[in-house]
Amino acid sequence: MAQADASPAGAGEWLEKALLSMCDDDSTTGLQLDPEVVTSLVSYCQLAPPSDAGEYLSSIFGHERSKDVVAEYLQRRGTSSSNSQIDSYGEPLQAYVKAKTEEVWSTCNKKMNKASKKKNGLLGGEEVTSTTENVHGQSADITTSSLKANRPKSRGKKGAKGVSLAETAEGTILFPRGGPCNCQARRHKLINNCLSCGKIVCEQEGEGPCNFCGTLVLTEGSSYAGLEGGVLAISEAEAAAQAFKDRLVEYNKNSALRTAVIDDQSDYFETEGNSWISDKEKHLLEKKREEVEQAELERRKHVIVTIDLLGRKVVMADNGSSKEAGGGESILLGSTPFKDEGADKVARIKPNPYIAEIPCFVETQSLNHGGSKKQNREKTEKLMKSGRIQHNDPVTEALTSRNSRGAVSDCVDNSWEEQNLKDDCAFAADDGDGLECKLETMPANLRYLDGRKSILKQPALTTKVVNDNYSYTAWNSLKDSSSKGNSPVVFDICEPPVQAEIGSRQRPMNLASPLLQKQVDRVASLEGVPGKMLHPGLVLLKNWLSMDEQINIIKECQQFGKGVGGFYKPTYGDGNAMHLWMMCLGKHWEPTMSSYLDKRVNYDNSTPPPIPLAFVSLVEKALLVAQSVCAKDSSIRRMRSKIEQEILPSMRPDVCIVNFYERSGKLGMHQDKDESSESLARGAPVISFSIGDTAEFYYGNDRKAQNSKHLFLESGDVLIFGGSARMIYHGVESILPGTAPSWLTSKTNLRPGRLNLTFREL
Ligand SMILES: O=C(O)CCC(=O)C(=O)O
Ligand SMILES: [Fe+2]
Repeated sequence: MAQADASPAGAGEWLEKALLSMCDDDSTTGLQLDPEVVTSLVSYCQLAPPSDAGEYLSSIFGHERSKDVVAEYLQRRGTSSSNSQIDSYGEPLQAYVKAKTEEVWSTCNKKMNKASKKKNGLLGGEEVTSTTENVHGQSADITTSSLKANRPKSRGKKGAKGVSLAETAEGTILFPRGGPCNCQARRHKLINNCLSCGKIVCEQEGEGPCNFCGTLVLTEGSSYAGLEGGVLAISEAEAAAQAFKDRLVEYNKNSALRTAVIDDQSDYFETEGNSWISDKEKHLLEKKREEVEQAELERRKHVIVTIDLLGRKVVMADNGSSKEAGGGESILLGSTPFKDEGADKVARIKPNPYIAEIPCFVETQSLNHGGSKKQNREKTEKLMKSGRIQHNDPVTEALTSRNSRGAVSDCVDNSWEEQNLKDDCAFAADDGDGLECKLETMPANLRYLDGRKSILKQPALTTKVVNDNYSYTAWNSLKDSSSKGNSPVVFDICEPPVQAEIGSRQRPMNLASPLLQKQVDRVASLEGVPGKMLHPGLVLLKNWLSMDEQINIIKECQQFGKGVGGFYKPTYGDGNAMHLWMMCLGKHWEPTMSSYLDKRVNYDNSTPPPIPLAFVSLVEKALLVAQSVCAKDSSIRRMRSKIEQEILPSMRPDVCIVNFYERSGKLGMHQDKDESSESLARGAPVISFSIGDTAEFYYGNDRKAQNSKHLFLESGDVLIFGGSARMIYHGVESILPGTAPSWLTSKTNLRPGRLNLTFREL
């Protein structure tokens, strides 16, 4: 047994024949296996370990029926069913000889025919190499020779290809198609999924009915069973849809091509990565680029920017374009550029729109620049062009225009100032051509200011005479050439309030505020009392100034304030500005030196206007009342023996300092001690008038705020401190906005704020 061909290949052949012969006999096996299937089974068995092959065969054909075949087969494989387990591991990989499908078919068919015809002969006296019992117990002896005779011719053919197991595992080998395969298209290529049961059909199984459910499984675009060519007639709509789909699919396929970006950068503009230029060219281009960059850098470094705060203008000029020529780019801040005016005008500075009276010309040096007439004129013209000269009124415009001599005299009011102007201007005597000559005829708007020349637009000098006792008009007609000081900024205390201020003025007072409540209480306590001595020598006359007096004082101060020696913002010696507007009448109080002078040397060298007589008489009256209050005051009855003069001496004012506190105005704790030592020693009182918004006034024996007493000075109040109270420390902590009487503001247009006049004897 098994001597004939015990090689593994021989075992396969034997097995195939044995199985075919088993299948031949339908009645015994009950199996009608296709020869191709048998071939596949054999192939599998040959590839599998002997034990697996044995089990496989037993499970297909039944143990009883196949045990002989299995035993024989295993023996031929060089193992027995008992040790097949061990052998299965020790067995080396077997070479497999692939059978040609067609040949297998034909050979099997022939063999089957032959087998059926010569069945008995097979079992005859030829050399029997193996005996198997079929499933039904019938023995089927298969001789080696008969097997050899039935062996397909191809097997012996030269050139039969040896296939390794590895190749088999990769699925590169296809067994005859149609047989079942469960590789799930992992070993063989995918045909498709069965649309009915979902089985994954591989190439091994091929197109056709699904091996599981019988539904037709086809590849895409299959021509299986003559389906190609469209057996089914499709409607026009379907054809159109199909065409549309194809078009879309095609469109999608080539969209990348259609949207391709042609990048010129690398071809034309890039130097480094440009593949079209040589290294030498690259080097040259790089050098050129650096040069251009360097030049641009240099150009940017030389930008001239002129920031003109007064004119609210920033002028930028590139290197090379001169400022005087106005060649730069100009940015006007908050004002409209003179777009359609001449080049000269474009270069000019727009006047500050926020100041009441706009200076037309401000020059920090004498216009006589120390050179020839021509040089001076050229320099002046440069100033004009660069905007140092403001052109916002016809007078100055005429002055600064070369041929406007006549126009000047036409539009200027020949006031007292004309003559003085001629006297004072260093260049006024120059009757040459150009500016100098014109300035000669320019009367009203030119001032000589402490070494500076200034042309100012003057407020109208027509003062409405409110009361003959008041003296601005008199002062106006009396002023002489010695008092030609002037302020470049004019502050009008009676300017119409801006809308926001009107609103706040009408705002009702917040009586819940503790400060105001205190004020209300205090006013109530003083009701009906004309005056009260708060301290020996310190008297408050409540609401003492009449309405007319307050109105007239305001109007008078307004006129003085706008005129020569009018309101200005003083600065202390340390450079800090005071939080108020100030002007002095009679004498100038100089804040840096803390002394009284004849001229406002710290500002515009102006001579202070005199104290109006009406003011003086009001001061005298108030003092008398205050003295009587002191005498009557019960708290000092014990001092009755002293004459009133000792409590509150008389005084005749030499100076009136007029302060205007805007909303944020205040004045620190101080003593009024710049008056003469005699005056101070005598206790000559300071008399203070309050008009407009209420002030929170504080006073005490020292500077310390915590020791000070507070007092609310309302419009019309007069405070007198003299005698032993002359040197009290005092100050204004705050202004209570919107507290001025409405009748006062409506009659005078007084700005929000407080007007205060302090009269002193020097
Ligand atoms: O404004 C006031 O009430 C005080 C003014 C004052 O103290 C001063 O001018 O010296
Ligand atoms: Fe004071």
